[in-house]
Amino acid sequence: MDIRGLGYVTVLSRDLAQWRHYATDVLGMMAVDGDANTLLLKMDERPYRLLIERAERDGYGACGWEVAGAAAFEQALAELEQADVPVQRGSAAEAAQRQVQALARFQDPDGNRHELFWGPRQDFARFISPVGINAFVTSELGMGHAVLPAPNFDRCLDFYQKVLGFGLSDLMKVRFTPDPAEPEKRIHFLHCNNARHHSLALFECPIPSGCVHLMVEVDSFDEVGRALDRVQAHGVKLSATLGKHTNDEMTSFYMQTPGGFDLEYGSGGKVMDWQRHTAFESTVVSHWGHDFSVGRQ
Ligand SMILES: Cc1ccc(O)c(O)c1CC[C@@H]1C(=O)CC[C@]2(C)C(=O)CC[C@@H]12
Ligand SMILES: [Fe+2]
Repeated sequence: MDIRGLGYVTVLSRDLAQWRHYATDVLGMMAVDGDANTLLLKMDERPYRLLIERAERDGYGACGWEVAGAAAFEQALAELEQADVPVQRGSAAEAAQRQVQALARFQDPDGNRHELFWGPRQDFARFISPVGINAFVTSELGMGHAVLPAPNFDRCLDFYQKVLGFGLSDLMKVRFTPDPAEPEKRIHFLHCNNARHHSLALFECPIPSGCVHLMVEVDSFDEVGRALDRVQAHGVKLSATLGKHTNDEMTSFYMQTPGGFDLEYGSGGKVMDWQRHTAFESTVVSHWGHDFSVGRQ
């Protein structure tokens, strides 16, 4: 399967107004009204990259994975069916709501929801950030990354690599207590067919909100610092301090969202050449910073 990037992410919400405030005043995204039950958050030349849907609960909705065109879309659906993965084709109305030519829905072995689509509508309306951000880093790299829970780790890993065609970028094993009897939890970082270090990561742990975190990238380090100022000004809870990751070299911080999952806000992520890459295991999360204990206080 030839997935080109993470096109969009959908989020479930009981309170669209709360998301509108958070996304515009803290993240610096543009709010665009969809229908009465949808809030579109614009980050670039597309009408939206985050789609907030009114629901009975707050949490992760789905990742929207982009393929190149109609033939790649049909090929992908055939490969999912061949792997005995139930796939539902979206209706014309659903495609219109997502502003794509066609979409389909499926789940991974742990029930994480995904959508596959081709042909996003691009309005080419300028991205004008309400807080003066120049640009989010998207386009050929996709909208960012998602880290999803995968308690059924081996089955999930197999599914993403063998069925969806993701490649392993690198991996980590983390232990939250010094107790050596406690089993290590794996995090595998996966890439699709673009130069972003990872568009998806799997974490061997159940997560109630359905998502560990989403990551968005801005085009300068100063924008990360300015976002940290807004986090403080609006009383948003930090989940990890500023730090620089070892694997993708992203300088970022983590905060809580109204979705009950975290959002990583970063800049300077490594642009990968997969031809020259070999997967490794990192034994440290970061070169410096990223104190996750602030989130547990
Ligand atoms: C290690 C790492 C590299 C690149 C990233 O974009 C990234 O998010 C991470 C951190 C992954 C991971 C997490 O998301 C949940 C909380 C985790 C398990 C920790 O407590 C340490 C590593 C964290
Ligand atoms: Fe991340």
